[in-house]
Amino acid sequence: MQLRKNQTLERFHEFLKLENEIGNITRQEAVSMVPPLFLDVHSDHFVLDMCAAPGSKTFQLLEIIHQSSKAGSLPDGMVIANDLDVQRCNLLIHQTKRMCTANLIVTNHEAQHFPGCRLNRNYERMELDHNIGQLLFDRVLCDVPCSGDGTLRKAPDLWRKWNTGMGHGLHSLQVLIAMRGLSLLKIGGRMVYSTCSMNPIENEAVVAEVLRRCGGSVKLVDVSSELSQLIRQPGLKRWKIYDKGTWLVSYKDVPKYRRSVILSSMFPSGRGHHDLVDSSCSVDPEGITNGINGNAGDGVQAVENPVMSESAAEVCDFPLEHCMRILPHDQNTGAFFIAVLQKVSPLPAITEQTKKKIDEQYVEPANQSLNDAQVPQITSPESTHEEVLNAVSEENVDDNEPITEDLEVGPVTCEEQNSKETREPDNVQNTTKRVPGKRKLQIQGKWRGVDPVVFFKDETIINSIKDFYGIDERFPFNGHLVTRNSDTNHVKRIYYISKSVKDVLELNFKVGQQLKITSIGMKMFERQTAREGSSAPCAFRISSEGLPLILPYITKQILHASPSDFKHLLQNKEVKFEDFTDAEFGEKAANLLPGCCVVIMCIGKTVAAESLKVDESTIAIGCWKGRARLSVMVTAMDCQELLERLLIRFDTEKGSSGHLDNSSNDVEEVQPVQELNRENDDDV
Ligand SMILES: C[S@@+](CC[C@H](N)C(=O)[O-])C[C@H]1O[C@@H](n2cnc3c(N)ncnc32)[C@H](O)[C@@H]1O
Repeated sequence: MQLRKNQTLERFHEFLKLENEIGNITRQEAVSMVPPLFLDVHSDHFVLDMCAAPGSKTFQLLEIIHQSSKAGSLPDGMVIANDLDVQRCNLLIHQTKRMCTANLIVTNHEAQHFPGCRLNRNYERMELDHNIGQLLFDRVLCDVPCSGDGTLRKAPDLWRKWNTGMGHGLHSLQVLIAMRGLSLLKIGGRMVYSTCSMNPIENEAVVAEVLRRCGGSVKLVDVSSELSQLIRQPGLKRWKIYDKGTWLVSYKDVPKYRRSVILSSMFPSGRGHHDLVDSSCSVDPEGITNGINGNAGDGVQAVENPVMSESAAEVCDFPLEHCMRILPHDQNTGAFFIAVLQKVSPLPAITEQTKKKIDEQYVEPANQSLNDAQVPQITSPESTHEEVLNAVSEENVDDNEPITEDLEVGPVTCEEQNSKETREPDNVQNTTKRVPGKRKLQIQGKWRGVDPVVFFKDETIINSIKDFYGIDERFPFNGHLVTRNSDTNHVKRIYYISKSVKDVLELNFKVGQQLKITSIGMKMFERQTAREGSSAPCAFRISSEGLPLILPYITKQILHASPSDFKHLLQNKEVKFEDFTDAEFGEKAANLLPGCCVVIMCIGKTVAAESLKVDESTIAIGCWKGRARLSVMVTAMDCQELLERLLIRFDTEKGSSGHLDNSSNDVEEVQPVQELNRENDDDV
């Protein structure tokens, strides 16, 4: 409360909010940024973020992929950000939109059934010279749903809500998601498993079970030398399970009636009742095993685990000390668990016995309220073998599911979709279903209620855009444009995708559209719908998102403004040609074709226009050239932020800088033509 009353802090808060909305600053709990750092992502990597929403880690991954890209070029890598929850996917799309990336696909699947997108072998032999035959990833981030006790400091509600059942209910799902991630990982690839919980059942037990199932094909990486300044504790090697008022040391202690909930894989040895009867399961009565009471051997000080202070307990044979526990008091953060896994060889074939065991072990997660965790209702079990995993994922889809005629269909726009994960019969491809008396239902391949993704190939429109903006031939258009509307005559928005995303999309078409795509690439062109737009030679304007990428290739409809005229434009949003300080600039603006144009701000006071080179530091905005004036086509918020930055940078007109026009908080991209169409506008 006190903080809010402090005016300086209040202003700082406003600044943070604005910069966050614009995309210059991302606010994130520091510890939550750690897992992507251990992924060792390179700009050419294909990365899968399995449980990605609301997208803070996806944003980080994209930043890493893009960090060394030059203006006008895209990295070779890409990110697929997946989440089960469609609303949270939308949040992720909003967050990542600020990245202006063509290298992102957002999907909406149960991570444990993420599609394999694998071409059949014959196809593979024919086509594989230049194309990818299966969707495999160099890096997988497995930031699974968890009980969230690591966030207790910032979510005090959890003190009341958290109970041991939450972790018990999530363990199997976490194992399944991790296994699916490993099956989609390339050999040699790295996967990071993380939770914001300190519960060993959701952490070390999951890692141990995954290592057990993978039988040597996956190793737990010792990353103690990476990010050496990060204080972390080693993973636990032994723990007990608390259930119904009792501490359970071993699976044999679990009463029969609880065995569908408390699984053998939750215990350090991972051994079931039968295995334990005559086994020599390692027990560490003194608690002297590496990493429990002393130094873990890698310079990291181990702390005593409170639930382990009593006598005998099972000890896990895997090197779980390589897992990392980040504790709140170590460096004043939230708590996080991180394990880094590397796939060293193909996952082992599953035996019938193992599959049966896994089937028996799978329990539906309890219906509890979890932090960040949307517990899904999964009915089909998963197994360890990659092909079985693929088969399960693909089988999980009921291709014969009838279309429900009375399905309530909302207005399906290019960015909206129905949250129901349902599929159409296989023969339905990119069509628009007419439901009698209802609005049209978009269909993405097999996925009903999801906008289709269609390659945009309308040569007339593409050529009109190329001609109008004089887009250099070197800019790759072919196969890089997509729309979200199966009716290509009424396309409103055209999205741009990178080569890597294009490859994945082509593969997805070949495998029968297994991916349920919520968002793809970035908006590059948008149809100008207002009256004046229809009379412009080109119906499509360049979107703010797409401008930085295409800017180096634009040769027409481009103006270079002095800093003072640029500022004038931002401040007034629309300026008559004769009102620019630089008369030559006004004249050039007047001579442009009507429609969208780009205004680049020149550095320095003089306009050495044509010789200017576009690079990462170039500041440019989209404008609309009307009959008598230029109008800015940037959101009010972006205008304000850009103006503030410029005022600081050039320190022009001292004294006036503090008073920017904040009257409009409109966050949508401005449709200047609509403004121009207002009644008292002499321009129209
Ligand atoms: C811990 S949060 C992820 C946070 C995210 N990685 C970030 O950094 O912003 C877990 C996410 O998993 C999603 N989720 C829950 N069950 C899932 C499942 N079976 N498959 C995919 N996502 C799931 C939830 O909707 C939630 O967004």
